[in-house]
Amino acid sequence: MTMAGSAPLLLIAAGGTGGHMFPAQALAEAMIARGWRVKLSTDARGARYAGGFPKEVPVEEVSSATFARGGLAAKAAVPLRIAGGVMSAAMAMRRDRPTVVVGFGGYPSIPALAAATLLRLPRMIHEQNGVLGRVNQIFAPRVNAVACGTWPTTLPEGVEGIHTGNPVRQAVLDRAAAPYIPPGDYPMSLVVIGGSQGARILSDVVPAAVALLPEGIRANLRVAHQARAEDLDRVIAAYDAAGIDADVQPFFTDIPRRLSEAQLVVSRSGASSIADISVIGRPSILIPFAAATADHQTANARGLVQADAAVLIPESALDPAALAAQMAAVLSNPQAAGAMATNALAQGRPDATGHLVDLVLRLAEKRVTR
Ligand SMILES: CC(=O)N[C@H]1[C@@H](OP(=O)(O)OP(=O)(O)OC[C@H]2O[C@@H](n3ccc(=O)[nH]c3=O)[C@H](O)[C@@H]2O)O[C@H](CO)[C@@H](O)[C@@H]1O
Repeated sequence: MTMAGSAPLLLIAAGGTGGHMFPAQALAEAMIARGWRVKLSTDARGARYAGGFPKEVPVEEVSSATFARGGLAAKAAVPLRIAGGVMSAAMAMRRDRPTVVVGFGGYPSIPALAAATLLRLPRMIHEQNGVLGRVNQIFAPRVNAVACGTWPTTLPEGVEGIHTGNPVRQAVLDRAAAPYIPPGDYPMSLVVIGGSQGARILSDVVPAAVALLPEGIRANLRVAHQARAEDLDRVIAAYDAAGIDADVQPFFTDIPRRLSEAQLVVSRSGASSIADISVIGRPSILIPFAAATADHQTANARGLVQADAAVLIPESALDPAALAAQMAAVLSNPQAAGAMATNALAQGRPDATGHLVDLVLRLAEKRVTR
């Protein structure tokens, strides 16, 4: 037997968007560093997102499909495509038996998780959002552990979750628990983030809300606002008209630094944004994307809101006056803002990757028996 052959094998089942792939990559890197072999099981579409994985990770392409896309003929072929994927995943597992299988959601993760279930291999899933995605929903009762990126996560009856957190970038970790400077009579920073695509509704409402703030706050305020490229001009014009010093860009590459320097954050509640805000520990006003599947952004915000670290404004209640009132409440009360920052930090899981590694090792040693 070769050295490589004797090393334990982690099979990662993931696919689709960066949201599923990023935590999978973080775990792959950590397990390779521990001397494990890692393989990625995904479909042709998922394979296109595999570029960020360490080069030592081979991709096992299996066929999979979703009912959520395509015409009638494509939908009719879904069961057959998945069955084919399960067969080839099971055959690959017989050739090289994984020590542990971890699914990160997305339909390309179905074949490997189904095959691991049939072969009774130690297996777990990781869910990034506060509501299980469709595939994780199916497998949650059939795996040995359910790792949750967001806390609390709504789980099926009888299923217990383990709060591992969502892995965050090194630049975020470098700012973890950076001291918070509460609002006061000096330059203050408001950071506005709309997620990886930006958010039109924030472009419409935030500049108008800032314009309504009491003069004492407004005069000290600097704004960094991430807006969609097509909205840049009018957002800049709106801040200009209100006499506000604003830096408006389609994407800030230095958001960890900006978050650490912020007195207040106004944000969508995508899973990674919530993880970043928690790990760095800042007060926030969260406006969940109302059209997100199963309203998962509201679920993502729940932990911070329940911990008194954030205020939630649903899109249906969002207008400049409502937002201005909430911003003023935080920015005029250093003590409350400081408590929110501390409470946010308590929700953070800076060592999310370490928690995931630990779960994999426990599964490998069969210390998780569910
Ligand atoms: C619209 C939508 O359906 N979004 C989903 C998408 O999130 P989406 O990718 O939009 O948002 P996330 O919050 O998960 O990630 C955004 C990341 O980009 C960073 N950032 C943002 C702005 C910026 O200027 N610079 C920057 O670096 C944030 O700090 C964060 O780390 O996948 C997530 C994970 O499944 C879901 O929770 C979200 O609901």
